[in-house]
Amino acid sequence: MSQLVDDFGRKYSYLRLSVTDVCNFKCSYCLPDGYKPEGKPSFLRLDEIQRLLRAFASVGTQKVRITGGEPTLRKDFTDIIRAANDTKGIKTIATTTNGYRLETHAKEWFDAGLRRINVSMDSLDPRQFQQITGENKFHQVMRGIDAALEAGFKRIKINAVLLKGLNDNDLPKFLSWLKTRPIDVRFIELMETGLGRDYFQEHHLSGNTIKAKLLAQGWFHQLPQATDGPAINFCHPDHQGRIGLIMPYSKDFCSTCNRLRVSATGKLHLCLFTEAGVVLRDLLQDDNQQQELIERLHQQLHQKKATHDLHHGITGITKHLASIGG
Ligand SMILES: Nc1nc2c(ncn2[C@@H]2O[C@H](COP(=O)(O)OP(=O)(O)OP(=O)(O)O)[C@@H](O)[C@H]2O)c(=O)[nH]1
Ligand SMILES: C[S@@+](CC[C@H](N)C(=O)[O-])C[C@H]1O[C@@H](n2cnc3c(N)ncnc32)[C@H](O)[C@@H]1O
Ligand code: SF4
Ligand code: SF4
Repeated sequence: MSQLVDDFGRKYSYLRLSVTDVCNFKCSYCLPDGYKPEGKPSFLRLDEIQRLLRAFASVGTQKVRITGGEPTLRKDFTDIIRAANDTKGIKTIATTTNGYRLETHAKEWFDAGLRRINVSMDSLDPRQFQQITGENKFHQVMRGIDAALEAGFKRIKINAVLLKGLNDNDLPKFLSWLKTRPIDVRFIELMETGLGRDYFQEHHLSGNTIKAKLLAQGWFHQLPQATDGPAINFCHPDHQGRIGLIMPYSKDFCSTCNRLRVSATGKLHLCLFTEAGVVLRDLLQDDNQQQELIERLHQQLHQKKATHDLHHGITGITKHLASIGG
C-alpha cells in the first residue's frame, strides 16, 4: 500500500492519536478551569483504535504517540499500548503524559511495549509547578520519572512550556538536573489557542532567548537525525542530558512536518491548527472498511496546507491543545 504523501512532497510516518479529552490537571496555558465535558463524551473504543492503527500502518505509519487530554486516565491505556504493539508495521510506541500515574504504572506500560515517554514538567520548583498546573503533584511526577528510568525507558523527554514571568528563569535548575540524567528537556514556545489570546500575549517568549544562553555556556547545536521531532537539540560535553527547543513560530518550522493527528472522537486533523476535522469513525466499524478508510486518508492529504497560520493569530478549531493532544 502506498505511503501517505501531501502535495508538498512531505511523507507522513507519525500518528499522534488522542484517546481522551479528559484531564485531571488545570495547566494555566491549556485548561485553566479544568476539563469541562461538552455533552456526553464518546471516545474511540479499543476495537476502533485497532482498525485505525492497522489502516495507518498500512500506509507507512511507523510511530504512534498516544496522547490526550491525559491519556493515562483511560482504564484501558495498557490495552491500547498492546494494540499498537501488535499492529504490524508500527515500530515505536510513545506517549505524552502529565506523569501522575508513572510511578505506579511505568513498568506495566514498558512491558506492554511502550518505549518513549514525554512528561510535562513546567517547573522544577514545587510551588511554581502547582501554580502552573493547578496540582500539588510535583514530587509524585518526579518519582514517576525515576520509576520510568528504572523500568527500562532509556531516555525520557521532559516538556516545559516556556512562560514569560513564570518559568523563564528556570534554565540553570534544569541544566543542573540533567547533568547526570539521560533526560532531554524541551522548552516549547507557548502557542496561541482559541481560548488563550490574552494569556498568549502576556506569557509568550521566543525560544531564541534560551538558545542565546545555551550557546554562551558552551552548549552546541546537534545535527538533526531523521527520526527527530520538531525540536532543535543542544548538547554539552559535561551533561548527560540534552536541551531541545520547539519553536513553532520560527521560519520553516512546518517544512519537515511528518505527523498527522486523530482526535479522541476519531477525526483526522491534518494540522495541529486545522480548520476542521475529518470524520473517520464511520469507517472504523468493521474490518471490511479498511480499503475505504485508506482511500479517505489519501484523498484528505491533498487538503494539507504548507504551514499553520499562527503568525496571523489564526488558531483554527483548536480551542486548547488538550482537545487534540498537542
Ligand atoms: N506546532 C506544532 N507543535 C508541535 C508539533 N508536534 C509537537 N508539537 C509541540 O511540541 C509539544 C511536545 O510534543 P510531544 O507530544 O512531546 O511530541 P514530539 O515533540 O513530537 O516528540 P517526539 O516524538 O519525541 O519528537 C506538543 O505538545 C506541541 O506543543 C507540530 O507538529 N506542530
Ligand atoms: C496537550 S498535552 C497532552 C498530554 C498530557 N496531558 C501532557 O500534558 O503531557 C501535550 C503537550 O502540549 C503542551 N501544550 C499544551 N498547551 C500548549 C500551548 N498552548 N502551547 C504550547 N504547548 C502546549 C503541554 O505542555 C504538553 O507537553
Ligand atoms: S497540558 Fe496536559 S496535563 Fe496540562 S491541562 Fe493540558 S492536557 Fe492536562
Ligand atoms: S503546525 Fe501543522 S503543518 Fe506545522 S508542523 Fe505542526 S502539524 Fe505540521
